[in-house]
Amino acid sequence: MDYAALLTRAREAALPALDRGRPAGYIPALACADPRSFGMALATVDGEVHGVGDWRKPFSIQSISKLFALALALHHGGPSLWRRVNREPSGNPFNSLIQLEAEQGVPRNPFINAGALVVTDALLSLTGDAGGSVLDFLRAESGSPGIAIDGDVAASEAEHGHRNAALAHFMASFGNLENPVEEVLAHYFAHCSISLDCHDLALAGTFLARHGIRADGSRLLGRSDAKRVNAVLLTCGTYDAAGDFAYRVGLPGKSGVGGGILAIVPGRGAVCAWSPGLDAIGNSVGALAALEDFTERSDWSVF
Ligand SMILES: NC(=O)CC[C@H](N)C(=O)O
Repeated sequence: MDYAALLTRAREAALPALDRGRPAGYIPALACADPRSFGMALATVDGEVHGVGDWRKPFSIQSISKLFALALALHHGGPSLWRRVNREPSGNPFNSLIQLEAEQGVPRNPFINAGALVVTDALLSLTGDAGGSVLDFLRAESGSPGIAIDGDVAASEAEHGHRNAALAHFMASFGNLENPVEEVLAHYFAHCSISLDCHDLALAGTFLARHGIRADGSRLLGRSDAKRVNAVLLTCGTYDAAGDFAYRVGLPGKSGVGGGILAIVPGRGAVCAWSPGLDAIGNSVGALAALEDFTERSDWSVF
């Protein structure tokens, strides 16, 4: 398959959309990103990588980190995690408080903020360092030891993190956090603030395409758990736009307000597209357009 041509076409499809998006404003350190930036990379299960545009420019992965945190928490702690977080689409914004009260402090799924805070708390209990565990995993899978947490973004998130603090305190009041709220928040902000480029993020996603097998051949997740994580990504990975994402792209995927989207094609590989301009729901307009074009023109699909 001519991956270079497919990626070039996908970029062309995305370019007219870039002006329609706006960088995340509620985290000031992200607001100054250039909405004209666009990058895209695909990594095959064998570790072959192709890219286009700004595919080697690092960006803030934000909520894409939630998929790695979930996989690591399941690896270390097993299925008991599912007693503390559900796996239904939320149909609500990623930082909504309303549903949590109605559902007694048990978040709808691990990919909205409340769910990711619970996962971070579990990972912190299991490993002693949730942010560091995600960082180490990303370094190992991408083969890039220089990957780092962007301290300015983490500080900006913490300074403007009232809503995440509210979610965490609320869950603590229901007994659904094991560690002090401030610690859970610090680890959550740390893994959200990791900077990575499309090349490294696509490579890091390939363990899910290999049904749970890491780059070094060891197993992170059993085949069933890899299937389940992919399924939750498909139904919940793009918040209250998961239905539209499934319709347009048709792949398990996770978006972040840094403008990245990582999509998984089981058995084939992972694709990462990035452009900082977001739609009203918080998904990248350019990345979405590029992924839609890519899956329309290639056989990288689960359907
Ligand atoms: N959707 C996102 O990428 C949100 C992540 C961001 N760190 C937040 O907590 O709001």
